[in-house]
Amino acid sequence: MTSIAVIGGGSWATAIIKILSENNVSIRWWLRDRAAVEHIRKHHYNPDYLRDVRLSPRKVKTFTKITDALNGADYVILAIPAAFVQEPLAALTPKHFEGKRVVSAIKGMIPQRHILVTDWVEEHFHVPIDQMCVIAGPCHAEEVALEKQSYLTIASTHEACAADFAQLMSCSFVTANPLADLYGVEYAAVMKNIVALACGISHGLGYGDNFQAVMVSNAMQEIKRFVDAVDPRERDLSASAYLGDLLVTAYSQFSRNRTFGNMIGRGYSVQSAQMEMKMIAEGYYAVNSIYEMNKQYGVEMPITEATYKILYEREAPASEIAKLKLRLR
Ligand SMILES: NC(=O)c1ccc[n+]([C@@H]2O[C@H](COP(=O)([O-])OP(=O)(O)OC[C@H]3O[C@@H](n4cnc5c(N)ncnc54)[C@H](O)[C@@H]3O)[C@@H](O)[C@H]2O)c1
Ligand SMILES: O=P(O)(O)OC[C@H](O)CO
Repeated sequence: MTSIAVIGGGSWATAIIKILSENNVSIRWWLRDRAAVEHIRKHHYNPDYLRDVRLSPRKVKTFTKITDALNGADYVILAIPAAFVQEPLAALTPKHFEGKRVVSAIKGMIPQRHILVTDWVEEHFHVPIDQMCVIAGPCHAEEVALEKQSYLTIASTHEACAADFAQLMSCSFVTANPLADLYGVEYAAVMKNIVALACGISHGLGYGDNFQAVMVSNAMQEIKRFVDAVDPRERDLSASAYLGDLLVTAYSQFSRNRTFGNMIGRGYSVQSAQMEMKMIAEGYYAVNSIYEMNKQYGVEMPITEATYKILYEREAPASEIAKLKLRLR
C-alpha cells in the first residue's frame, strides 16, 4: 500500500486527503494545530476546514511531529501556503527526504527568496527535480468536499513520475492527468492568483463582467509572456492547468484571492482584509515575488504591476485600475 505524508492542515490538505482516501493508500497527516489533531482523532473530521469531509480512521493517521508523519512515507505532499512552509520544515534535513517523492500542492513562491517551492525543496532537501510533482488545475477544495466533478493536472519534469501520482489522485469525482511541464504549470498557478486579486479589486471598485473578461484575456497573454521568458518551451496555455485555473480563480465564489482583492477594492486595508479572511490569499505574497523576479526579465506585465502598486506601495486602487484600463486591449 502506498504511504503518503500530507503536511498542512488547511482546506486544500483536507480535500487532497479526501481524494486520496478513495484509493488504496495510507495517509500520514501532519497538522500544526494540536487541538485539531485531537479533534480529528476523536471525531474524524477537520474542525477548522471542510467540516463535512469524513476522514477514515483506518486510512488517515494524524501526527503532531512532522518527522513521525514522514516516517516510511513514499510521497510527501506539501500543502501549506508558501509563505509559511519553511518554518515547520526547518528541522528537517535531506536525510528525511531520501527515497521519497515530493509533491507540491502549493500555488505560491517562497517570499524571501522569490523562488518556486519545487526549486526550494530541491535546493534545501536535495530531492531530485524529476522526483517531484505539482498538483495543479482548476480545483477548489470546497467543490471536492461536495464531490463535484473536478480535473487536476499533475505536472513534473518526468512524465512517469506525474503519471504514477496522477493515478493516486484520481477517483470517481476527480480526473487527474499527467503533464510534463513542471515550471510552466507552477508559474502559471502562481500568477493566476495575482490576476484573481486584480479581478477582485476591479469588482470591488464596481467594474463589471465586460471589464473582467478583458482583464482575464489580457492576463492570459501576460502569463504567456512571463512563462515564455522564464522557461521557454512549447506549451498549450489553453489547457486546463493554465487557462482553466485562471478562469476558476477569477470567477468562482470560492476564490480566496478574488475575495481578498474584492475587499481591497471596497476600501479595506491589506491588514484588515487579512484579518477578516480565515484563509490565506497566496497572491498577496506572489505579486511581490513575481514583481521582483521580473526586474531581471523585463516582461511587460501591467496587471502584476498595478496589483503590486496597490498592495505594496499603497497606491489607491481606483487610480491604479484606471491607469491599467488604458493598457488593456
Ligand atoms: N483551497 C483550495 O481550494 C486550493 C486549491 C488548490 C491549491 N491550493 C493551494 O494550497 C495551499 C494551501 O492553501 P489552503 O487553501 O489549504 O490554505 P488555507 O487558508 O485553507 O489553510 C491555511 C493553512 O496554512 C497554515 N498556516 C496559516 N498560517 C500559518 C502560519 N503563520 N504558520 C504556519 N502555518 C500557517 C494553516 O495551519 C493551514 O494549514 C496554497 O498554496 C493554495 O494556493 C488551495
Ligand atoms: O481561487 P483561489 O484563490 O481560492 O485559489 C484556489 C485554487 O488555486 C483554485 O484552483
